Amino acid sequence: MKRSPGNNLGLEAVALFLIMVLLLSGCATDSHKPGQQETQPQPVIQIEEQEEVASSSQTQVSVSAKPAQQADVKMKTGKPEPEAVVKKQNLPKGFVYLDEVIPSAEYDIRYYSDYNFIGTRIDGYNAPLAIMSAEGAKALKAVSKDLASKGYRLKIFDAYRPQKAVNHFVRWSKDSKDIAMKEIFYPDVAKQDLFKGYLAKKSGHSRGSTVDLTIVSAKTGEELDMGSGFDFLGDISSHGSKKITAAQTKNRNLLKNAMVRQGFEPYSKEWWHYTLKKEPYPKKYFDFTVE
Ligand SMILES: C[C@@H](N)C(=O)N[C@H](C)C(=O)O
Ligand SMILES: [Zn+2]
Repeated sequence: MKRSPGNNLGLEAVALFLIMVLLLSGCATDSHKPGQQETQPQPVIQIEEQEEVASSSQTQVSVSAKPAQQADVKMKTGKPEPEAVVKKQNLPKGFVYLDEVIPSAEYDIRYYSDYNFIGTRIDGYNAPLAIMSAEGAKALKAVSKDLASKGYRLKIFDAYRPQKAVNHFVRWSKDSKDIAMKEIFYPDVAKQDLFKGYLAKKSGHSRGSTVDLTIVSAKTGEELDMGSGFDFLGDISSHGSKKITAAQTKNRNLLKNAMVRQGFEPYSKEWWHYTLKKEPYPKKYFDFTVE
């Protein structure tokens, strides 16, 4: 087949184009030789690094934070950003939010979470907040100051507890099949016996001047070893238990003495539970929601 001049010109142009492509691609591979460092970071790599940091921190940080902020928070503090809590501010007269009176304390409101002896959020806890009578809060602030001078801070698990929460406990106790948290919180006590001392159908907490708490080191933030955890419903949690070490007894006594000095009364079966002796509402069981 004869080729026209026009065809020849076309072939030459294609050959020239191919040569140029080959030359250019040769230059590109040269700049990625092993061991050779790039002087300019590649934008693609930067994005991948950012995504990596953000996603690895996601499990540790509250869901309300955006990924980029999460990474930032983790790098600056090493701790996840606490969940933002909006207060309804409609407390009955005579009650206060504890975090406003004792901002130095830690708040781990277990009945708002599902890490408690039932395993779900408890009725009446719409926010992870601790509420108390003004008198109870004032006395607790004095406890906090006393312990601060010794290098400790308070950690609050529960304070005012609405009657509807107590009713939830009662309802749950009647379902013998629901023992999801037995191994962790009451391995040695039959569920139907929990109301024989470990739980109350009418609780001091609903009167507003009872608090469940422990002590943490101000330096490390670690809880003091009390020999059993909060809400471990069993023998070992009693004051004077022989099942714990001398150091654990000393820690329980540190809390007990500080609380008693400010007018609180301990509860024999639970080292973490204290009621203000001169409580302002000794006969009233409140039912307003924690929010
Ligand atoms: C459940 C525990 N935290 C508690 O507070 N127990 C006492 C007896 C109560 O229910 O008042
Ligand atoms: Zn209690």
